[in-house]
Amino acid sequence: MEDYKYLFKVVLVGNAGVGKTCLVRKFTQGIFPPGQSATIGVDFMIKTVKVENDKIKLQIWDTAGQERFRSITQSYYRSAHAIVLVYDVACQPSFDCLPEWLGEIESYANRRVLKILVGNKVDKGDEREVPERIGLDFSEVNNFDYFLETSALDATNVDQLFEQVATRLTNDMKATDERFNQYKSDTSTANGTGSIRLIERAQNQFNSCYRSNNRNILSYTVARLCLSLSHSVLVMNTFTIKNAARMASTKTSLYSHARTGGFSQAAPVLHNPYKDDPLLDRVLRRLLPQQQYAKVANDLVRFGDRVVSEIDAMGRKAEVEVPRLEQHDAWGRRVDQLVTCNEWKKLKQVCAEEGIVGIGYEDETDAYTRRLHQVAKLFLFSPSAGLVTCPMAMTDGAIKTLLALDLHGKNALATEAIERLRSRDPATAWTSGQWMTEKKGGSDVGGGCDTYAVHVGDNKYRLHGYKWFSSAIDSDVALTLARVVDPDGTTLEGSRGLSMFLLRIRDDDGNLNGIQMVRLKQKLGTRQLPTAELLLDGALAERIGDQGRGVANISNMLNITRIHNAVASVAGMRRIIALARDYSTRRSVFGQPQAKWPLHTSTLAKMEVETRGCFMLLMESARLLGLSVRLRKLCSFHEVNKKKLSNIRPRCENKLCES
Ligand SMILES: Nc1nc2c(ncn2[C@@H]2O[C@H](COP(=O)(O)OP(=O)(O)OP(=O)(O)O)[C@@H](O)[C@H]2O)c(=O)[nH]1
Repeated sequence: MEDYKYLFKVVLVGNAGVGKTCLVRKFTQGIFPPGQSATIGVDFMIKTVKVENDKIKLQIWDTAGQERFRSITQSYYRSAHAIVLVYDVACQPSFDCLPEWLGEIESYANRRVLKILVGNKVDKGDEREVPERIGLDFSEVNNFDYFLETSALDATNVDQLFEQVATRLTNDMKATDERFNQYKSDTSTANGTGSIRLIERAQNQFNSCYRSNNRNILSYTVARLCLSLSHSVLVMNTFTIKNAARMASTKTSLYSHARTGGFSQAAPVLHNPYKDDPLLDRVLRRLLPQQQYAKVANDLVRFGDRVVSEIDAMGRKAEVEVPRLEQHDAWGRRVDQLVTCNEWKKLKQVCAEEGIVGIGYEDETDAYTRRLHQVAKLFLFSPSAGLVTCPMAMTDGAIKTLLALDLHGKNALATEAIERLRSRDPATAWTSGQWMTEKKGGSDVGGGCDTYAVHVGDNKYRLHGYKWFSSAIDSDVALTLARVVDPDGTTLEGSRGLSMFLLRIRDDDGNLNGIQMVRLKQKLGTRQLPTAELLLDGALAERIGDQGRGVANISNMLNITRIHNAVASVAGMRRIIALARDYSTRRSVFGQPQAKWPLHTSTLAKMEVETRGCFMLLMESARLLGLSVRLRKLCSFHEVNKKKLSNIRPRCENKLCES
C-alpha cells in the first residue's frame, strides 16, 4: 500500500513558451532542461513532498500552451485540485492572454479549485515587461488564492510554488476531514440516545436565550424554530443546529444591553485609485513614451495618495455644504454675494496646484503626452472632487477656444485669461464659465439666443440678455454668445447672427460687471455647483472671433467639456466598482464574504467589462485629442517652411541663372 496521506492533482496552464515544462522539471528533477521543445498534448510527473509530518503526493500535469491542443488540455481541468496559471514576465502578450485562460478555468474546472498565478522568468531582469505589482493586482482582482514570481532557470521560488500548493491543499483537506469526522460522531450519537442529546441541546439553547432576553421576539423565534426543527428531524446535521443556536445567542448578546442594537456594516475603503486600477496603468504604459510614462506614473501614484488622504473628504464636504446667494446687504443694497464653503474654494486651489487643467497646456511636454496625463489625473480626481471638475471643464474649454483663435499676445484680456486659466499658482489662477443656455431652449442655440450686444468701440460691446443656466458663477471670466445689434438697430436671426464674447464677471474690486445674479438653480443633484440665472444688464464684453462665427468658435469649448463629462462618467463607474469590490470582501452574507458568492462576482465582472470598454473609448478620445494638437502644430510648422521655401526658391533660381 502507498504510504502517502493525500494525492493531489496539479495542472499547469498558460501560453506556449512561458516555461511550464521547465518549472515542472526543475521541481521534480532539479534540472533546467536545455533546448526544451514544445509540449505535445499533456505530460505528467510525480513528486512526493512533506507537509508537516504528512507525506503528500503531487501529480503534476504539464499541458501544452499551443492553441491546437486546447481541446485535449481542457479535459484535465475538471479533476484538478489546483491550477497554476503561468505567464512570462518578459512577454506582455502572455500576460494579456490571462483573461482568456481564466475563462477556460471558469468553464472547465471545479468551482473550488485552488488558483495560483505565476509570473515566470524573473531572471530576465531588464527584459521584464510586466511589473510585479501588475501581476499581484491581477491576481487580487481575479481572486487567485496565491501569486508569486519564479524562475525555472535559477530556481527562484520554484520549490516554494509547489510547497504552497501542497500546504494549502493539505490544510483544506484536513479541515474537510475534521468536519466529516465531527459530522460522523454527531450522527452516530443521534441514533437512539444521541437524538435525545440533540433535542436537549436545542432545548437548552432556547431556554437560555429566552431567559436572557425574553423581550427579543426575533431571538425567540429563531430559537423556537431551532427547537421545533430538532423535534421533527431526528437525525439532524450538527452544523444547522450549531448555526441556529449561534445566531440566537449572538443576537442575544448584541442586543442585550441596548434598545437599538450594536450592529453596523463595515464601510468600504477607498484605496489609492491609481494603484487600484491596473488597467489605467497598463494603458498609459502602452500609449506613452517610456520616459514620459515614468514621470506621469510617479505623479499619479502621488496624486492617488492625496485623493485618498485629503481630497475625498473635501469633496464630500463640498457636496453637502451647498452654496447660497445673498442678494442684499443689511442696508438693502444689491450685492449678489455668492457664499461657497471652504472646501469648495480649497478644491479649486488643489486643481490649480495639481495642474488639473494646466497640465493640458504645459509647453515643455508634447501635446499628446500632456492630454493623456491630464485625462488620467482627472480620472482619479473626478469622483472625489465634489464636482469642482465642472468649472475645470469649462476652464479647459475656454483656454482651448482662446488658443484656437490665436489670441495669445494679440488681445490683452484673452492673453491674461489664457495665462491665468492655465496657471498652477492658486493665488492668481482663474476659472471660466460658459453661458449658452437661455430661457427659450438648450441645444437650439441659434433659435434660443436672446442676448444682444451693442457696440461701444473697438471690439468692446455691452451685453443685454438673460442667461438661464450659468454654471459655476464663482468663475472669473466667461465665454458667451450674443447677437450683435447693427447701427440701424437690426439683428440677424439664427446661428449666423451669433458672435462669441469674452467678459470678466467682476472687476478687480469684486464688483459685478453689469450682471445680476437672479437666483441659484434648484437642481436635482449637483446642488453643490453654483449654477444661476443671470441678468446681463449692460455687461462689458469683448467680441473675440469673427462676427457671425459664434457657434463655430464656441464649439471648441463644447468638445472639451464633453470629454470632461465622459471622464467624470467613466471615473464614476470605476469608483463604484472599486468600492463595491472592496465592500464585498468585508460584508458577510449567508456565512461567507459576499466576494465568494459566484452570482455577486459575476455581477461585478459584468460591470467591470462594461467599465473597461468605456474606459478604452475614453482613452482613445484623449489620445486623438492630443494627436490633433500635435498635428496642428506640425501643419503650422510646414506652413512656415513652405513660406520660407517660396521666398528662397526665386533667389536660388536667380543665382543659378547668373552662374
Ligand atoms: N530565462 C528563462 N527562460 C526560461 C525559463 N523557463 C523556461 N525558459 C525558456 O523558455 C522556453 C520555453 O520553455 P518551456 O518550459 O518549454 O515552456 P512551456 O510553457 O512548457 O511551453 P509549451 O510546452 O509550448 O506550452 C525554453 O526555451 C526555456 O529554456 C526561465 O525561468 N527563465
